[in-house]
Formats: sequence, C-alpha cells, structure tokens
Amino acid sequence: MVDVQSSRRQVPRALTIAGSDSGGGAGIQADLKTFQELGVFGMSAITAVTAQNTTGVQAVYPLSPEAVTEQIRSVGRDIRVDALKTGMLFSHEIIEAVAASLEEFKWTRVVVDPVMVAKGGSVLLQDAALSAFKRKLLPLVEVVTPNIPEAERLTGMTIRNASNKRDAAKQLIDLGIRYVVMKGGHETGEEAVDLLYDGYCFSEFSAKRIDTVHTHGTGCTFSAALTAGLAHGLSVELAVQQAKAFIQAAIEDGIQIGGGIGPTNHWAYRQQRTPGAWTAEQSLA
Ligand SMILES: Nc1ncnc2c1ncn2[C@@H]1O[C@H](COP(=O)(O)OP(=O)(O)OP(=O)(O)O)[C@@H](O)[C@H]1O
Ligand SMILES: Cc1ncc(CO)c(N)n1
Repeated sequence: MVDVQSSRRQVPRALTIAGSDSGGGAGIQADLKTFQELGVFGMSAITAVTAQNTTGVQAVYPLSPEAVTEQIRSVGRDIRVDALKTGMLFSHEIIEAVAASLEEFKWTRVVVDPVMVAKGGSVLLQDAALSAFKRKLLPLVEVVTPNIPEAERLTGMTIRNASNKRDAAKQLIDLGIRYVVMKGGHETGEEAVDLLYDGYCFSEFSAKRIDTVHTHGTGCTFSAALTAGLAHGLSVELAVQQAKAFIQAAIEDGIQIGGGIGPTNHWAYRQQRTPGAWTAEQSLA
C-alpha cells in the first residue's frame, strides 16, 4: 500500500486571525497572498467581515467570539501551525477568545499586528478592547508590530523622536512580549526605518521611503511576511529583514487598483527574484 502521508511534501503552515477586506489589499486577503508568495501554506480565522475598498471602510460586521474560536480549533485540531499572526480583532470578546485559543494550543510563534484604525480613520479595534488587548493578548506573543500611533496608544506615550521610540519599545517589552518592531511608515524622512527591540539590543531596518499614497495594507503585508519567515523557521531578526524587503518591493512596484489609497503589489518580491517573470510594468505596455 502507498504511504500517502510520507509521499506528500511537507510545507510550512501559517494561520492568520484577522478581518476580511473585500477590496483585497489588507486583512486576511493581504495575509494569504503574502503567505503564498513566500512559500507558506496559509490558513485563516476571520474575526470580522468588512465592506471596504480603496476609498475607505463602508461597513464592519464582527463575527461572534464562538465563530472565531471554532475556526481556530478546526485548524489547530487537524493542521500543524508553524506560526500565526493576528490583525483586526475589533472587540474585547474576540480578543479574549483568541487569547484562550493561543493558550489552548500553546502556540509560541505568534505575531500580533495591533490593528486599530484603517488608513481612512475607521475603527478596527474598539476603545473598550484596548485593556484586554494589553492584559490578555500581548503577554502571549513573540513579536508585536505597532506603527507609531499604535505604539502611542498602547503605551500612553507621545512619540516624537528616536529616544521616545526606544522608551516605548521598552515599555512594551515589559508587558511580556519577546520582540517589538516599531514601524516607521508614519514618520517622514528619506528612509522608512523600522526599529527592532529584543529587550537587550536595538537594531534598525531601513529602506528608501517611496513617495506614494498607495499604502493600503502595508502593515498587514509586513506582519504576514514576518509570520511567513517564522513559519519557515527563521529567527525574528532574519524574518524582519525578509519582511522589510518584501514590503519594499510591494510598495515600490505599485499597481493601479481603485480610486483611493490603493494596495501594494504582493507578487513584486518574488518577481524581482525570478528572471524573465512578468512584471506589473509590462502589463501596462
Ligand atoms: N512610503 C513608504 N516607503 C517605504 N516603506 C514604507 C512606506 N510606508 C510604509 N512603509 C513600510 O511598510 C511597513 C508597514 O508600515 P506602516 O507604518 O505603514 O504600517 P501600518 O500603518 O500598520 O499599515 P496599515 O495600517 O495600512 O496596515 C513598514 O516596514 C514601513 O517601514
Ligand atoms: C480588515 C482590515 N484589517 C486591517 C486593516 C488595516 O490596514 C484594514 N484596513 N482592514
């Protein structure tokens, strides 16, 4: 008899617990595209369905905490999860359900992107959920990836300069997180600099800031690429380095989608590494 199990190829597997973006640029859709591009089998547990496009979020329909728990259980009971990320969690009930599931399955390679508001200003994490987010979820995670406004909200600090960034990162580590990546997308300057802190050392990951409005879903894509690296067994440092290269390519090789703040190009990173591959530029020719 053929041993079907052993004749099949093992691939890294990653789970995203996040909201659905009907426009395809952020949330679950961005995460699964990124996992696929980086050679990882992607799975999802949807926390909320958003009616959304490049002009903004038109409606948010959160799922029940039970629905979120059941999706995570279905994946966890059957399929190995090498790494996971969370995105839009919306309510304290969903945060509590997710934290309970992380404890149930004892998953450790966990990335939390503390999604709070969409680029157009719509609320993706309710004010009342902030305390559960900090107390119940953050102590269970390996890496948290706030942008500057999210780090300000998590710490209550005002972040204006490099010294403030370092102080905020230290405060986040004190919550029990292993690594903090403070993203520099919301700053100004020639370079977009992401700061990594492991509780001992700071390191910076820097790339040329691209002059574009088409940054819908950059945070989701970056954290998904980081999660894919962890699923492959990379160290956090190497996974951040790869994620930075992935998002840089995705912003740089922009695509024209929608009339507002457009998404990034999820296949640019792989194309840049595949000689002779079809490019977004060629499709316009
Ligand atoms: N204009 C840009 N040029 C180059 N890199 C950028 C630019 N904007 C953002 N980045 C990079 O993209 C990644 C995501 O950062 P950003 O601060 O935009 O996340 P975010 O605000 O959480 O995104 P979102 O909320 O849209 O999902 C970081 O690595 C950041 O340095
Ligand atoms: C569903 C969803 N998650 C995250 C973001 C943040 O980019 C968004 N706009 N939508």
